[in-house]
Order: sequence, then C-alpha cells, then structure tokens
Amino acid sequence: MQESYNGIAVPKDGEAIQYVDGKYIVPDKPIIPFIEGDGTGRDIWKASQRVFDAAVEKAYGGKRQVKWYEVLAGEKSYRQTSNWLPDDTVKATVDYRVSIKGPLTTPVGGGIRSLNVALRQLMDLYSCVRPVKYYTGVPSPVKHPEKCNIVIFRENTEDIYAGIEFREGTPEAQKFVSFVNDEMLKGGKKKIRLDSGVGVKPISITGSKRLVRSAINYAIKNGLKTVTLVHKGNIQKFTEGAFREWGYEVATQEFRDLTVTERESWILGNLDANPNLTPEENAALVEPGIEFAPKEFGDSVIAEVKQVLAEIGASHGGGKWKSKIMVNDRIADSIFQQIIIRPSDYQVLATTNLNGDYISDAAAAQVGGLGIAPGANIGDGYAVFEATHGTAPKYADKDVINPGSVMLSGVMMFDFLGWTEAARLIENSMEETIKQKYVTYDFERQMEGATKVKTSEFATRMIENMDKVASK
Ligand SMILES: NC(=O)C1=CN([C@@H]2O[C@H](COP(=O)(O)OP(=O)(O)OC[C@H]3O[C@@H](n4cnc5c(N)ncnc54)[C@H](OP(=O)(O)O)[C@@H]3O)[C@@H](O)[C@H]2O)C=CC1
Ligand SMILES: O=C(O)CCC(=O)C(=O)O
Ligand SMILES: [Mg+2]
Repeated sequence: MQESYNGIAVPKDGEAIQYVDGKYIVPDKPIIPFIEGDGTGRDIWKASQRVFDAAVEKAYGGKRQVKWYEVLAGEKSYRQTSNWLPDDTVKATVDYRVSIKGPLTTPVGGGIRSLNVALRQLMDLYSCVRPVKYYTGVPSPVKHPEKCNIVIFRENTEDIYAGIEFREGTPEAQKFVSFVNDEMLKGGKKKIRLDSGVGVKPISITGSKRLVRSAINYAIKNGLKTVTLVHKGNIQKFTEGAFREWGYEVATQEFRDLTVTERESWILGNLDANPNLTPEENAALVEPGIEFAPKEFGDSVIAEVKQVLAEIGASHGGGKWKSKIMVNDRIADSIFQQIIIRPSDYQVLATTNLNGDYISDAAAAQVGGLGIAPGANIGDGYAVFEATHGTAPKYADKDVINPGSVMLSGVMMFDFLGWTEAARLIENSMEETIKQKYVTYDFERQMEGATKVKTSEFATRMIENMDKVASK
C-alpha cells in the first residue's frame, strides 16, 4: 500500500477491503477508488456519488461510510500526468480491490488503445457481467419489457480485444500476410489479400472455461434455470466453436450433478415419453432426417444417445433432468432476435468478448437503453464496476445525461459488498423517480407527460425519494 497514488493522498480515515480465502472482508469505512471518466462521466459521477453517499447514510446512519478515493485515467489523467493510465492507477485499483469507474474515450482507427480494455486485462477481470432488467415505468420499444431479465457474462480479456492487429501497408502486416499465405496456407486457393490489415482473435481454454464457470456459478447462486452459450461457431470453428465446446465441457465435467445440456434433455425426454425407445429410434428423434445423412453421422448420434444414457440415465432420467440447470447454445446472430421475441427463455448468456459487447448494448435497448445499463468487471479477488455505455461526448458537461447506468453499477457494487440495504434504497428510489415521470432527456423523449430534468436534478429527486421508499 502507498500513502498516495498519482500524488493524491489516500484517505486516512478509511481501510482497504481484503480478500481472504475467496471472500471479501469489507470494513465499515472502505476506501473505494473511483475513476470519474471522460465526457459525460463528469456529470454522471457527481450525481452518482451524491446518491451513493445519501443511500449509505440513510441505510446505516453513519456507522458505514464509503471513503471515495479518486484515481486518474483518461483525459483528466493525461492533462495532469501526461499518462493516460498511470501505473499508480492500476496499483490503487489492485491494492483496494473494489472500485468503480466512469467511461473513458477510445479514438476510432488510430491513437491510443482502449484504457477500459487495458484495465480489464491488467487486472485480469475476466467476467464482464451485465444484467438487463426492467424497472417499472421505464419507456421501452417492446410490448413486454418486463419479460426481459437476462444477465450477460462476457469474456473480458481476449478475443479481438487482445489488440493484436497490424495496419495495412506496414512491414508487420506484409510479413504476417506473407507468412499466412505462404507458410500456413501453402500457396493454396485460400489467401489473404495483400492490401489487408489483419487482426488476431485468440480464444483460449483458460479464458473460455473460467468465464463459463462463473456464469454457471452465478446461475446456481441465484436459482436460475438456463445458461446459454452464445457463439459464432458455425463460421469461426476453432475460436467461437471451441468456446462452445469448452463451455459444454465445464457444464458436464465440473457441474455434472447440477446441469443438463439441451441435447441430453432431448434424449432423456424422449425416453421418458416412451421407455421402450431403442437408441436408434431415440437418435432419429434427436436428429430428424438422420436416415438421409452419411452413415458415420448416424452412428455418432446413436453412440451419443448410448453414452448419455449410460452416464446420466440414472441420475438425470425419469424427469429428474427438469430440475437441473439447462445449458444450451445459440449462434450469435440468432440470439439478437431470440432475446427480443422470446426474452423469457433466456436467463444467463455466456459469450465471447465481441459478441458480449454487441449483445449488451442491444439487450439494453429493450429495457430503456444505455441510460440504464449497469455492469461489472470481475476477476478473482478484484472488481471494477462500470456502466455499459461510453462517454456520449456530445452531452459532456451539459448536465443532461442519464446517470442511471453508473448508479445501478453502484447498486451492483453495494450488493457485491453485502451492503444490500444501501443497494435497495438506490434501486427503489430510482424506480420511484422514474414512476413519477421525473426523467432525463433519453426517457422523456419516449414517454408521454414526463418532466425532462437535468442529471443533477434526477439525483436530487432520487435522494428525496429515499425516505418514501425506505418506509415502504
Ligand atoms: N466502458 C467504457 O468506458 C466505454 C467507452 N466507450 C467509448 O465512449 C466513446 C463514445 O462512444 P459511443 O459509440 O458514442 O457510445 P456511447 O455509449 O458513449 O453513446 C452512444 C449513444 O448512446 C446513448 N447513451 C449513452 N450513454 C447514455 C446515458 N448515460 N444516458 C442516455 N443515453 C446514453 C446516447 O444516445 P442518443 O444520442 O440517442 O441520446 C449516445 O449518443 C468512444 O470513445 C467509445 O470507445 C464506449 C463504450 C464503453
Ligand atoms: O473501451 C472502449 O472504448 C469501448 C468498450 C466497450 O464498448 C464496452 O466495453 O462495452
Ligand atoms: Mg460496448
């Protein structure tokens, strides 16, 4: 521990959160580092901090208090230290274990690489957890937004976010392309065009398995019944397809008593419906049209049926599979329409980094948009809470943006720390304020009869509403 980071003194009257034997030990006055963020981050942080402090004060009457500690990153950091993400900032977030951040700008095309991604990678925050949940009164473009209650687990450290890219025309790109064309593709028909920029998409067993493991553990802890692996494995077989395969390995090898895969459920369900079914007949029900497929394929499905029945017929058969967590998979393009048309079929999505990035913004649209889309980056012993959205620069310093996402990220943080009373006060007062139709521009433009308020006014009304929701 240092007395200061980036030349900013650590609060003397707080203590660090500890992590012992897989558990967080939270003092009554924890020091929690925060990164204010670029662009709209400034307005949002001011409003959120007021709400967090009011909720903690109301919930614990001074017994508990967050000792906020600013750490520098992004534009503010660059202005003050000539460094976008100083080592001291990473050290402080590591030393104090739990922190919260606003969004940081990443230029498109050139310039610095994402500081957000860098922090996740440097701290090995491998699960990006983004709940998509409806709050009463929030305007939505769909008829039944309340049916959407999905938590996205996005792998957070690899995939194309590894940042291994070579710009078109550089010697590195030329070397890379020549190597692939000449050595790997051996001058065959398949070739990378010589005027290409190229990027590498690493997907590892380590990264995939630990992400899926945390998604299944989340489902167990929260009594959820479905975990869906989302991938583009039909096209990217050895990265996205492998993610799916490793995901199923985690489910069936590490959580065998608690899970059933979708295919296993078909096999077991077929036998439940007709106990006299032969493995051949069962295979034909699992893969309709199997008689027209090559013999090896038919044989492999029959072998699969026999294996499933031998392995879990006794433990999962006779309908017992219905009480297990269903682990299924969906191809990424189809999940975008599935979560709109049949949101209640999905509870936890576990997916690779890029898919998760896209899906989390799209899913948020159903329940009100990026103004109300919280998230957390979680590793083993470290967590950084942050909204799904970015810096929305056109609204910077106008005091108009919706602070909901950072506030709800704070709710996730307080729940994570076990300060559930403060979490509920924030969540309920936000819902109450929205029900009163006292909302920022993004909601107001989709609602009838709403009052459009500033970021700061929304926060003030939330604080006022805490008395009301506390007495309910
Ligand atoms: N974790 C992070 O720090 C992230 C950083 N970024 C970075 O942010 C920068 C800007 O990215 P951009 O693509 O514009 O995406 P943003 O998420 O910043 O904004 C896109 C649009 O979403 C809406 N929106 C975003 N946040 C809110 C909010 N709090 N309340 C209401 N509406 C909101 C606005 O829509 P409308 O115009 O309709 O009002 C806004 O114009 C980029 O540099 C990007 O790399 C992006 C995502 C995450
Ligand atoms: O780091 C960035 O600038 C964008 C990241 C992003 O979109 C996300 O994490 O959802
Ligand atoms: Mg994103």
